[in-house]
Amino acid sequence: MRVVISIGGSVLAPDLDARRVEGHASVVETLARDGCEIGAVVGGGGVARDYIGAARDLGANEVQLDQIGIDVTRINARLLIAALGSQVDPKVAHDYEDAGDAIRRGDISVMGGVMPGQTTDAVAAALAEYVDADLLVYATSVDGVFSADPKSDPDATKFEEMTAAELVDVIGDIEMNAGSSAPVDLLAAKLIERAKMRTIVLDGTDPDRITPAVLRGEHTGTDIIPEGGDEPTYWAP
Ligand SMILES: Nc1ncnc2c1ncn2[C@@H]1O[C@H](COP(=O)(O)OP(=O)(O)O)[C@@H](O)[C@H]1O
Ligand SMILES: O=c1ccn([C@@H]2O[C@H](COP(=O)(O)OP(=O)(O)O)[C@@H](O)[C@H]2O)c(=O)[nH]1
Repeated sequence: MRVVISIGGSVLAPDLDARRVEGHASVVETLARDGCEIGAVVGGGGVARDYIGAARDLGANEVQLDQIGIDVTRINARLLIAALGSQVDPKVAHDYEDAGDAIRRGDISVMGGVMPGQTTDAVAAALAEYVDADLLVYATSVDGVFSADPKSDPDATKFEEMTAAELVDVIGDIEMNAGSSAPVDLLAAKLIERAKMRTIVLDGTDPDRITPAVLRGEHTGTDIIPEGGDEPTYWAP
């Protein structure tokens, strides 16, 4: 089974904590040992937002801020690589071909951002499509996609299941400034829709929630069901 796991900066690196990074690396290694081929894409987290905030105060434009964000995601990718064992490609992949080559060789590949105007959510969706992944998992700071931002709307309700077209509708109004927050960004949602990619959005604060979701489809987040896609298949016996 080929899986792309997007580890949001909010769960991997809200601040710098080696133990937290180790926890995520351990989950990725366990899945790889179980026979999964893995591409991991990591976000920028609190450090990226701090840098973006400071540079915005200094007058940087949004593309320059995105470039700062990308640099930080790649530093976080290096952290995850440092925590992974010998099965990882030691280079941060800067494009989908390099990541795809590493995955086909049997290595775990780790990416950060690639270009301004998007977030690592879109990188993960494009990588999943490029390597023809069976599953795309977003480990983020909220347990799924809600009808509105659950942090600001107490009446927001969670979708246990939704189509990619519904996902596009729900997140379409969220701002796309450098450093903005969304469970999945709009470009990612459109890529998921066109690739008919089976996708799970879940709370990855505790990385151990990722393993049962990947192996058995067990989670409490949101399943994004491809219209016209394949029936889910699970790896675990
Ligand atoms: N419709 C929504 N459903 C779920 N979360 C939402 C929604 N709209 C906004 N959010 C916000 O998106 C945030 C997740 O984005 P973020 O913290 O940037 O995660 P990541 O680091 O994984 O990219 C949540 O904290 C939540 O407040
Ligand atoms: O391909 C990319 C990936 C990231 N970013 C920038 O880097 C920031 C941090 O990345 P991301 O939002 O994925 O991190 P997270 O929300 O997971 O902390 C984003 O807000 C963008 O400004 C970008 O411009 N292009």
